Amino acid sequence: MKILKSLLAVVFGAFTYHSFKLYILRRKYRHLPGPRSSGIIGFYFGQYFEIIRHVSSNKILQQLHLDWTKIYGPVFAYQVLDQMIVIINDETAVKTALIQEDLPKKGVGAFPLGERFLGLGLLTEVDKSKWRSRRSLMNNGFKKDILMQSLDEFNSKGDVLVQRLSDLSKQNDCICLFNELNHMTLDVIAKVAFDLDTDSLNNPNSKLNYYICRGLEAITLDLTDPLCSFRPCKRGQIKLLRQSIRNLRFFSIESLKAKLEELKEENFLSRNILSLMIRNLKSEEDFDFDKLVDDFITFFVGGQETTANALSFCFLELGQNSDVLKKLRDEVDQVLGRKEFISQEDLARLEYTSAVFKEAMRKWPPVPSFSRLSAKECEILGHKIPEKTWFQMPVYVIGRNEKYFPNPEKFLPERFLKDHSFAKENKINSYTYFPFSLGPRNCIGQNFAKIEGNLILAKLIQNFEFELEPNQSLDVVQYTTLRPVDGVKVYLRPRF
Ligand code: HEM
Repeated sequence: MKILKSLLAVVFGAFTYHSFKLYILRRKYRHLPGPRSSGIIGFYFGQYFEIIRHVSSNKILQQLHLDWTKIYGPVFAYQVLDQMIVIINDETAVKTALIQEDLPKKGVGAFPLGERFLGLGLLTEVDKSKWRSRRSLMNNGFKKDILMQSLDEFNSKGDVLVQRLSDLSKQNDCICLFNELNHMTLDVIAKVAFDLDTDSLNNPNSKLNYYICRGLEAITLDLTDPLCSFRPCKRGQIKLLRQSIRNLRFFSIESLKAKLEELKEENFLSRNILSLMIRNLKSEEDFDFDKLVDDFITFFVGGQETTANALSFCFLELGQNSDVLKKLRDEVDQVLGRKEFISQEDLARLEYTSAVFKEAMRKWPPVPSFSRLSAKECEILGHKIPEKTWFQMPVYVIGRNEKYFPNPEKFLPERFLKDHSFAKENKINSYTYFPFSLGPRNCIGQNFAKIEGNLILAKLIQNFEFELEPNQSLDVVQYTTLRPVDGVKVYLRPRF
């Protein structure tokens, strides 16, 4: 009885403390506009259930942010359990957060569901000095001129994709383009970064691809449903996700060990990114195998889905905008004709192609938002923002802001053609278009993604006529990255 009484006292004490903390937190942010949560459930959970309802009905969280922006304005706050999140839909605030202040970030995806996934890799390292030395080690390998040396690898993976799609099109079935692109981007990053031949394009049930997808699912679950471990209906899913992450780590360790042995034999002279990284290590102590495994996984995760999604969105929009498709095809035919190898000079001339790729990422940014922590109190558009606030940098929301992108629902690559009258009249501000983020922690792989995206888009348009399957959903879903819900189903017809 005595034990029970003490236990109750502890639980009551903890509950009171938690309630008091929540009360203080809510008070700190109550001057900011935003959706209000009332009653006892609202007090403890904030907008948690509204978000769960929203995402369970196959809608993306970003759409809710966009709807809230229209009601509450460019700066607003909302509560999820014991955290307040502030959305800033404003260019000056973006510039300050990402460039001038270079605010610290959250290690989202480092240990989802308690498993080491991206760990202390480049994307999730939060310690600035450790991050800086690692980034400087890798920057070289991602420079445009270095990546251009791998143009034959980008081309040859593109040719494998064209051949596979050509074979599939003979069966007259509709093809899920996202799946094919996702396998292709995996093969490209494996080859260019690590000199690995994964050939997942011709082995669509590849385990590696499956594990990476489950890892991303684990991050999404962690983010959107922080209480998932307490929900019995989620137990099976969580077990599967955790096992997949462990399998991915095992696969990565084995692959890396084998690759390092090979590279050692040739004195790290290959020009792939892994070899370059090892050559740049200053001393033996810099070599941390666990972190290398984290980076190995990080590059697959950072470089695969994002680029595959961006390309899928291009086709989703091209299938609905025949005028844009015609202009794109005219350019590709004029620049490339029927030649197979796309050179650096060709890429430079594919201006409309590049504008299509950019516009797809404006309307459908693969990374629709990311967070930053404000270390000290600041003022944004006249609102006082308390210290230790988590900001969401709203790539999706700001890309659909009428003030910055007139007629935002329209797919209009001309926005990005610098000599076009529309682009001249509606100049795009670099702080309102940032699919690769901005500032020191911007995407290290952006040159990689642009080369791959433009080259593959041009190759597919050069080789195929296509039509969208008419009964599919054109909606999008968020699995950490944003992707088309039905994967862009198409009927393809080879042109030659
Ligand atoms: C269309 C394709 C891509 C998009 C939209 C994209 C977007 C982004 C964004 C928004 C960030 C910043 C995230 C944050 O601050 O939390 C980022 C970081 C990063 N990306 Fe990408 N990315 C793409 C392709 C790639 C590729 C191809 C690679 C690798 C080859 C890559 C590797 C990384 C890494 C390692 C980071 C962390 C950089 C750092 O913190 O120093 N990404 N990416």
